[in-house]
Amino acid sequence: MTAGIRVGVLGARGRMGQEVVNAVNGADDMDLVAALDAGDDFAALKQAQVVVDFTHPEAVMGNLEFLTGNGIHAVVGTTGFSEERLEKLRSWLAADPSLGVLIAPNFALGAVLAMRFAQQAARFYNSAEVIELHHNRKADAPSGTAAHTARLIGEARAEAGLAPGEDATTSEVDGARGALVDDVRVHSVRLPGLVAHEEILFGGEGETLTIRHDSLHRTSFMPGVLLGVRSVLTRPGLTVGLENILDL
Ligand SMILES: NC(=O)c1ccc[n+]([C@@H]2O[C@H](COP(=O)([O-])OP(=O)(O)OC[C@H]3O[C@@H](n4cnc5c(N)ncnc54)[C@H](O)[C@@H]3O)[C@@H](O)[C@H]2O)c1
Ligand SMILES: O=C(O)C1=N[C@H](C(=O)O)CCC1
Repeated sequence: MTAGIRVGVLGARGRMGQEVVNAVNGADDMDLVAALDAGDDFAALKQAQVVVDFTHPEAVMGNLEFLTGNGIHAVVGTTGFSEERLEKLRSWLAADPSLGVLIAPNFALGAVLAMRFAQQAARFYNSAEVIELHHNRKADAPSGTAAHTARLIGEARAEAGLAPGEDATTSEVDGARGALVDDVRVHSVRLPGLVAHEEILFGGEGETLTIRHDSLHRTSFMPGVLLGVRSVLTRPGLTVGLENILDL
């Protein structure tokens, strides 16, 4: 019998971490070697080839410093990555050119497709807004997915030479028009009962286009996470976004 990929999980007692532990245990080609949470001794992670991190934006950089410093590949779902953080991570990875880290703001296939569709649509519409809706236990706003979507729309607009559409708002209650991410308005809703949802709205001459994705259960993220674990071993360096692995 061939040995499976040795996988560790960080954030194993959290909402996502518990799903990842189940998914890894159910995968024929993987062996769970560590399932750790805050306060646990990280020594057991050294047995892992790949560690999956679903923790907290304030914890993830410390975790990645440990993993890259110990030659362990990482698949990261935790959100809160700025360009500055990515640069720091690249500098850690430069010390070991064989090591791979995959960061994906969203591992659900439909969410990745929705972002790609939005990127394709963006060059045809000056006006776009993003609404993301999540459960009320979420720490960060806007969601990593919405920030990534806005960035993609901003880049597509810039490539097409489009300016952001007109907005006549001159009087505004603070926050009523959402946050500006790369010149795209992003609105965050937090409600119990929700999991993870996003709408990308485009407006043009006499028409609108709405792209919507709903994660109804956290199992929706697991095929993407397992694909990430299998792929990261042969993808040295930093990869941001599952779209790069799905070859979209
Ligand atoms: N990329 C995706 O597809 C995706 C999907 C869902 C959630 N997320 C992100 O994943 C993260 C976790 O979400 P969640 O809903 O599971 O949160 P959660 O609060 O349910 O779980 C986080 C867990 O991490 C633990 N933790 C905190 N610091 C730690 C550390 N230093 N080491 C080990 N464990 C630590 C906490 O104790 C907790 O058990 C968030 O950033 C969220 O936005 C991403
Ligand atoms: O539940 C969360 O928290 C989620 N976070 C990610 C984000 O911020 O985009 C992905 C969806 C679920």
